[in-house]
Amino acid sequence: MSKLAIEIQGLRKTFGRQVVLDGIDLNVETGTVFALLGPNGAGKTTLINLLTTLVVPDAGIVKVAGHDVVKEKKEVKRSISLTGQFAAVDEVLTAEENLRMISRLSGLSASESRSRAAELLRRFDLADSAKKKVKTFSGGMRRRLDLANSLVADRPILFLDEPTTGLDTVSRRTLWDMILELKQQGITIFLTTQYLEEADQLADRIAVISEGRVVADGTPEELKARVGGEVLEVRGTGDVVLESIPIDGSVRDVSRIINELSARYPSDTRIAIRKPSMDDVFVSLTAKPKEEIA
Ligand SMILES: Nc1ncnc2c1ncn2[C@@H]1O[C@H](COP(=O)(O)OP(=O)(O)OP(=O)(O)O)[C@@H](O)[C@H]1O
Repeated sequence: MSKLAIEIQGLRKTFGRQVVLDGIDLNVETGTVFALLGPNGAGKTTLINLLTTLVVPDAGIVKVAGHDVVKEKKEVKRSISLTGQFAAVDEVLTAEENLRMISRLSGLSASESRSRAAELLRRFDLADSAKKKVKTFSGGMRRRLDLANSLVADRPILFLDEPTTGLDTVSRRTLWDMILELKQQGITIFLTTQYLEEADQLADRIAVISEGRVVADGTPEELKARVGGEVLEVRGTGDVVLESIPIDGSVRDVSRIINELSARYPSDTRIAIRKPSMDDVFVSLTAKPKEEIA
């Protein structure tokens, strides 16, 4: 595959009078993890639907694995797999039956399907639950099975629409490890997420979309650098942040600020110095309250 797994130029999509994507330009390099962030309704799922040929663009050039999503739909479909927002597994079947069914549907023989299912169950830590019906599974197990299902066919590009929404912290971290393992195998991963930490932990590059446009595109570090340097926080009871003061990181600057603070706060007041977080990036770029996206 060429250096770019995904190329998007001047992409526009409207639904009726609503302009959802208003001139999107993005590139995703082969073998990397790319995270798309944006507030609710920003058009993240629409962009995934366009890239996976489920929706047709109004204007612009969109290429996936070097193929045009409009003119070479079949070739695009052969290069991708998609895990949507809602687990697409059959509840009344066991984990193994689900995987074998998908394997058969994707053209593998009965014995190939059996060994593919066994391999995927092992890889996604589901071997002990292989014979259990999916309706008895936890949310994390379902997501892992869903991810396994989308890997039945060996495809170089994987789309994940909010892969960990609703999962607890442990299941989320397990899934992150699995996503990073897929990247190590050379798979390009394009994911959308509402969790800023997820993008920060997983992605080589992040794009933030807001009101139909890309408002930032870069590595997590580049995006954090855009919102400024370190801040000194003054913390009160219950770790509540009382003040956030930008600093330049020098002894001179920090000691001046601490002198000022010691005149205003009791001497046991806690302070902390922290780097900007993805939360700071998101809030500064989209100007929407954080509660809306978390
Ligand atoms: N098929 C459709 N017909 C009409 N409007 C649509 C259609 N699909 C999406 N929209 C509208 O496009 C906008 C973007 O929706 P989309 O689902 O892409 O956003 P999102 O960023 O994925 O949001 P969320 O984070 O809530 O999943 C929304 O206002 C939605 O109502």
